[in-house]
Amino acid sequence: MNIDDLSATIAELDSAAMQQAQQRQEQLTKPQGALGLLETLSIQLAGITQQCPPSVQKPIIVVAAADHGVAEYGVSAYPSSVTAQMVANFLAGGAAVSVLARHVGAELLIIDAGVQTAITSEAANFRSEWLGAGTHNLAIEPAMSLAQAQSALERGMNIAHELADAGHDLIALGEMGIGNTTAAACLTAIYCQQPAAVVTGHGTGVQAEHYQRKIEVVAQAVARVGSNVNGIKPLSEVGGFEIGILAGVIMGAAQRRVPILVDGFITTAAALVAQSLAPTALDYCIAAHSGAEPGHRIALQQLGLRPLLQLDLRLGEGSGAALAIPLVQAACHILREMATFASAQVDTAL
Ligand SMILES: Cc1cc2ncn([C@H]3O[C@H](COP(=O)(O)O)[C@@H](O)[C@H]3O)c2cc1C
Ligand SMILES: O=C(O)c1cccnc1
Repeated sequence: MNIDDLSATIAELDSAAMQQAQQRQEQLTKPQGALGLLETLSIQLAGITQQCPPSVQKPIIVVAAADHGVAEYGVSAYPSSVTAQMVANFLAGGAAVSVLARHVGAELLIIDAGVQTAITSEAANFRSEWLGAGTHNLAIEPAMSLAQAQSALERGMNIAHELADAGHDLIALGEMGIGNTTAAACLTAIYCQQPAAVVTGHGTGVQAEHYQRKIEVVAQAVARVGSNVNGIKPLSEVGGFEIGILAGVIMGAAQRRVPILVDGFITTAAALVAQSLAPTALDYCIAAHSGAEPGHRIALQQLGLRPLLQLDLRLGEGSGAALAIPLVQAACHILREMATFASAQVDTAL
């Protein structure tokens, strides 16, 4: 993977298919523009898939899990051991995203990107892409080597290509990793040029002096790295293994013209990484929701993505992305199945 050439491997959206979708929206039996964001979404999906009407029939939620050395500084309300325990919960079908994946009829793929003690599982929906026993503490040293950052991106891209080969026509992103809102806050501070206090939220619920400490840790990490940093450096300095893999999934999916549903604060930080390496990849992204973390909103603005839902979620796992899958499918159904003014013999505007 030559990161300088990545953009060249991602095509622009198909403007002819988008124009066709736009024209069809104008003929459907509703006031012009009345289906709001669903109309915009249907046009984007046509451009992504080069199909009018587009369709989404085999969605998959990809949850990447990894640990974070910075958790040793007490930046999370929970211990790192929860990461592996939640992976077991995902595989057993008892986590929020497990329930929501079933609810919306999506497959769920769980990836060990670098949980402290590597996970072994024979489950068909488990995949090991283990990059290390969690990252180093990003407050004081690079979270990972440049080689690990590169490998994370490549693994993510390969995963996306395999999913596209298997016929998946929508990839929703999710993550699990105690401490990863700290990594996401650092990435957001760097890419959005915002102070630590503005992009740092409460994550799993850190309060009072622990929250102040978290802000200081983000400030310390950003000061350590400096503001003049680009390429894969931000990922290696303050990222996470799951974030790197998810950024790779975004770029790989864009290469294959597969739409991507971005979830919460952490997957949005992964989208910031992808944007900096391959700006055109963002054309293939859909923001599922805007959640409670202040940095999430800021990152979405930087990405130019308008979220579909606002539910005050602050869970991650892909929970918000899962909930948005039926909306993406609804946008496709509308374009495909609604009657036109002509076919239904409905009078057009005065
Ligand atoms: C039981 C449990 C389930 C979760 N599912 C997602 N997260 C979320 O919380 C973590 C990030 O927050 P922080 O940076 O404060 O650690 C991530 O694992 C994220 O996916 C969870 C957290 C917990 C405790
Ligand atoms: O916004 C998120 O996705 C989020 C917020 C808090 C904890 N974990 C994830």
